[in-house]
Amino acid sequence: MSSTTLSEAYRDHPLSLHHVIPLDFNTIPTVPDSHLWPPSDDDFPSDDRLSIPVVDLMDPDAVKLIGDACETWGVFHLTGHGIPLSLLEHVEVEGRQLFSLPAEQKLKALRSPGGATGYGVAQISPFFPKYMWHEGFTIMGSPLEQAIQLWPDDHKRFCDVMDDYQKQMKMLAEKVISLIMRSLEIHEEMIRIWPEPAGTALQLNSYPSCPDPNRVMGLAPHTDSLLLTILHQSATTTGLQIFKEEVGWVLVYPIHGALVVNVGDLLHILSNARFPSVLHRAIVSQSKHRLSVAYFYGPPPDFNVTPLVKCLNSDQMTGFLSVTVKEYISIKAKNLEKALSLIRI
Ligand SMILES: C=C1C[C@]23C[C@@]1(O)CC[C@H]2[C@@]12CCC[C@@](C)(C(=O)O1)[C@H]2[C@@H]3C(=O)O
Ligand SMILES: O=C(O)CCC(=O)C(=O)O
Ligand SMILES: [Fe+2]
Repeated sequence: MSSTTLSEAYRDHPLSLHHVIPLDFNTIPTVPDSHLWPPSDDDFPSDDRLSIPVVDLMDPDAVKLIGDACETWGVFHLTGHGIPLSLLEHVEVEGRQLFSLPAEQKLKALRSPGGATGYGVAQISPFFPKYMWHEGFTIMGSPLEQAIQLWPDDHKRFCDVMDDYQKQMKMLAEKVISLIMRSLEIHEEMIRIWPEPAGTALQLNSYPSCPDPNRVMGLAPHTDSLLLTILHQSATTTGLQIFKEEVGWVLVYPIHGALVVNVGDLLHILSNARFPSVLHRAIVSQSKHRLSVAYFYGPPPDFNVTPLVKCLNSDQMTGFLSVTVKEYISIKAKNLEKALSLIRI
């Protein structure tokens, strides 16, 4: 049986070119109207003392702590994860080097309108009336093809760092998912419920400093589509905010060396909404260029996602239609935040 790759699953939803090319942020002195966002109703400041849970992967209670964090917040800081600090630093250095290239150089690795990988604006851009103060670079598997365009003679270090990072993130994502499954009392032998190859992607996000940061949006509010996202955010600037019901937008202050793990839509479905996918966004700074690196992990595109029996209510009611990963990506590409409600029963 031929299997679909994640980049093929995204290929069916081409974007028009003006929804791919970012602004040349280096040459723009003021914010153009195309990037000026109207104030939004939910922008009131939330309690600054509130913060997402911090879980140490080595904690003997990690299973319960992670389960509780996924249930109440849908996001947590992960420490004790074993990813070398030097690797986190290297991935950030390589990312900064990429985004500091001149615009015409970056455009050589532009994502094609029907493609999933390369340089460009966020894939969710067409759903919003204004552009974001953001440029991204998406990698699925080897970044070699694009890296050669960017640095014809000098791409090895970039590729090696991105390959190493993706390998380590995959192992970490699988470890965290196995703990999440255990928190649902799913036995060890049942934990690997999908085959290889997993559907994974690495997204480098760049948020240039902005002369008018309160009137732009770094990354518009969204939930991530796959099972789980592991985010490294640069320690020098805040930017990530998560939306908590009855509280509002909560800033996620970077903790040196910690990673941010958040629940995505497929885990929302698999857990029958016990672990809700978390709405989040990124704001930008007036003086600092912020970088984040997001690793997305999910089952293979042909895998059928359906609520786990362990997560059904006492009346055995399932809350969601069963969909393949590929079908869900397609529903999300057409409906964005309405996607989950469209498959709710
Ligand atoms: C696997 C993926 C998740 C993602 C779309 C992508 O193909 C690669 C980029 C990811 C990203 C990063 C920025 C926010 C986001 C919503 C987007 O537009 O592109 C996510 C996508 C997602 O989780 O749906
Ligand atoms: O930059 C951030 O903090 C958020 C990035 C993000 O949400 C994403 O890549 O999906
Ligand atoms: Fe996200």
